Amino acid sequence: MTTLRVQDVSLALGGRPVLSGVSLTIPSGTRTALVGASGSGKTTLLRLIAGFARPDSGTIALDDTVVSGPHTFLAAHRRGVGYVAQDGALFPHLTVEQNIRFGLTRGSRGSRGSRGSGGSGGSAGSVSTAGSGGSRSAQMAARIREVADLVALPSDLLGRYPHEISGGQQQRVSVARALAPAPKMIVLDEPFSALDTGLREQSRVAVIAALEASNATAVLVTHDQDEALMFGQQIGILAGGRLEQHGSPLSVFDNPSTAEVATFLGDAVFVAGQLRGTSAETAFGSVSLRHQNAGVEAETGGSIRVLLRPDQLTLGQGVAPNGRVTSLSPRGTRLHIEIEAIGSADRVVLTIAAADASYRVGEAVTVVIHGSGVSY
Ligand SMILES: Nc1ncnc2c1ncn2[C@@H]1O[C@H](COP(=O)(O)OP(=O)(O)OP(=O)(O)O)[C@@H](O)[C@H]1O
Repeated sequence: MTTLRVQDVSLALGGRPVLSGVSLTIPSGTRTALVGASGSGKTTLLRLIAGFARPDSGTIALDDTVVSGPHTFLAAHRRGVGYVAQDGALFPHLTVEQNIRFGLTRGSRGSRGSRGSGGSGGSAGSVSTAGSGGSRSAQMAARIREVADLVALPSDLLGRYPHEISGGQQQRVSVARALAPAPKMIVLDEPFSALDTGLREQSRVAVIAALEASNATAVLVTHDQDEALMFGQQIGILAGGRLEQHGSPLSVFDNPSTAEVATFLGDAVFVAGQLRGTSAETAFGSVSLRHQNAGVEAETGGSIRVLLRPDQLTLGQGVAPNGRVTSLSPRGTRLHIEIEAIGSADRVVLTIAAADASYRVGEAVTVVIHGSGVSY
């Protein structure tokens, strides 16, 4: 277990800033999900943490050891950070067992005493170097079975080659290989991106369980908002090389600091409004504001935008209409209904069960807002 501290890290590549002033602390033994648009710097940040690249400025520390700093740079193989690449990066000519064994022989030196902590400066991973070659080999075989179990990889797959197992199993082998030397920290770059929904869910659950069992501090990069919210005990959102926000999934989801962060973590509906103290008047009624973002503290009467989530909007009946249906678009079992406010150009899109829908374009309807919003 290790606490990661990234402090004011910046890096330019090809003359362009890729990361700017990123600071992030990841407590020991916890999982953080990093999300952000393509090109926002997620992979680059993982590479800096793993030691594959060096920041131009700032420091990265594992516990009290600075691994990247103005005068320090600890090479990747000496950091004890496991790395799971986006494509798994298994060796095609090695069996599953040999791939995992590679993690043990070339991986980081483990810090957990139960399996020994390796020889000083050696490359034997966390497997004890004491005793005969035979016992070392037996220890390795036991550790390989142990990590295969951790990621729910059946032992009969150990003798197969990567092309003889499924994509999800390959991803788990890649995670097992990274976990084998009991790294203090593990970084995973979209490890489930190639998988279809069912396999993805299974693999996520197996990998989370494996990380919990091994107590590793973990950072996962993902494009998938559900995955981020499920995996991360902390979530960080990168935008244009800056860490826009980080915190618990609930706090970031409920109080996103920018409209971009709001849309990254789920479907968002923005409604125009006028500020009235701690509420907003909108074309669809009054909404209380649970959070008002700094910089948009418009005076009472000032114009703001209010973030709502789609499930906060329903269509009411028997109340004065406040909108008119402008379009209907089927989405399988759901229906998206676009509604323009009466008396303003504000539009919202609601999602309802297609089976319940009897609406027509042009029809007057009443939009009801439930719960509170966030102002921008
Ligand atoms: N070696 C390099 N030289 C120049 N620019 C680079 C280099 N590596 C990355 N970049 C640029 O840095 C930016 C961040 O890249 P990075 O791969 O970290 O983004 P990302 O958020 O992981 O994107 P994606 O989600 O598409 O994987 C991109 O604009 C990329 O083109």
